Amino acid sequence: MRVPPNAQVTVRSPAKINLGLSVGPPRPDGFHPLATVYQAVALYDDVTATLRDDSAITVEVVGDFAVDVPADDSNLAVRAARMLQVEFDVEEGVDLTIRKTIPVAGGMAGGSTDAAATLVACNRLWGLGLSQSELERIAAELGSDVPFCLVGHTALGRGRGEQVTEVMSRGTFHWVFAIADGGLSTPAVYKELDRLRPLRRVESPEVRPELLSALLSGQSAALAVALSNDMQAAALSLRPELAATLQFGLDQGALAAMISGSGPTCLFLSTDSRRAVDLAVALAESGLCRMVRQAEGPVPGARVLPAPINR
Ligand SMILES: C[C@@](CO)(OP(=O)(O)O)[C@H](O)COP(=O)(O)OP(=O)(O)OC[C@H]1O[C@@H](n2ccc(N)nc2=O)[C@H](O)[C@@H]1O
Ligand SMILES: Nc1ncnc2c1ncn2[C@@H]1O[C@H](COP(=O)(O)OP(=O)(O)O)[C@@H](O)[C@H]1O
Repeated sequence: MRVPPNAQVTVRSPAKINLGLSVGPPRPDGFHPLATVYQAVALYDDVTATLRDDSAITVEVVGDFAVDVPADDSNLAVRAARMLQVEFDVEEGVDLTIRKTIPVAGGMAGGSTDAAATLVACNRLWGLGLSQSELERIAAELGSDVPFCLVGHTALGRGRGEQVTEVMSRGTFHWVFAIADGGLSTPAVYKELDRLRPLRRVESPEVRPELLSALLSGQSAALAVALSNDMQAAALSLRPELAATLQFGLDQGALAAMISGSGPTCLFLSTDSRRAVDLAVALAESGLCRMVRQAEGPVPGARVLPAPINR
């Protein structure tokens, strides 16, 4: 059922981290079966969608990492808008502006979250009236991480990561991110993982029960020892210098240090926000990374922002 369209909509969408990332052997289609626990963290991209009378779809990228993002039809946000436009015979177009705060190719699902934000924005802009589950179906076609970016909070990802179910989590966790110079290509890191373990019998992916109980307890110390990432060895093999960044964070008192998803962003768990600030300052002064960010999790997925009040 169509609903009245809006002229402009802004959607805020979070970065993700993987608290557990267990990767099975490659499937016949080349994708790897996953058992992952995602968490959405309070680092956001904002996507503003403005209605066009003609059918064109344009994109402009502004903000911290704008130069690293393609501003053409390969942009995941453009692909998301086009997918909706084609599937639902939409005659209007859209101008998209992405305000980028999430590192690009950093293992934090920046492109995926822009795609999720665009689905939510265009659904409203074009008055399509699609339900959350319809949006999740379309999201899965755009990329394995996109459905989670719609849902947010803390969730289990199965299949290639696109089958998402919410996981109970208590309290708030305090994260610090060391953003590296340059990115890592996700397919290249999966390939490196396969190269590193060709002769090993690779088990089916599983979520560690201690991770789920740590989340239920809300205790950072319990979470710290339950974190795991099968992709870490592959990311470190491609970017060995990241090991020094991880070790530096541990030496500075982080409860845990790990590569975020396929990397190269390094994530650190802190006991509280004060210690997170101290760690962020130390990392920034270390010269080991391009930039440092601090964020709490979990937070919700892609959400429409209230329209500004014009007086
Ligand atoms: C590794 C993870 C962990 O959450 O994310 P990042 O850390 O890069 O953000 C994801 O699996 C990335 O998901 P996403 O970036 O959406 O991947 P897709 O667009 O679906 O696929 C890009 C490519 O990654 C590889 N791929 C992706 C997912 C998967 N389960 N197995 C794979 O082998 C395939 O080579 C695929 O062609
Ligand atoms: N809107 C977008 N934001 C970021 N990257 C994008 C976007 N659209 C396409 N890309 C491309 O997707 C690749 C992966 O980016 P990103 O999603 O940020 O990384 P990751 O898969 O590590 O989480 C980048 O190299 C970039 O060229």
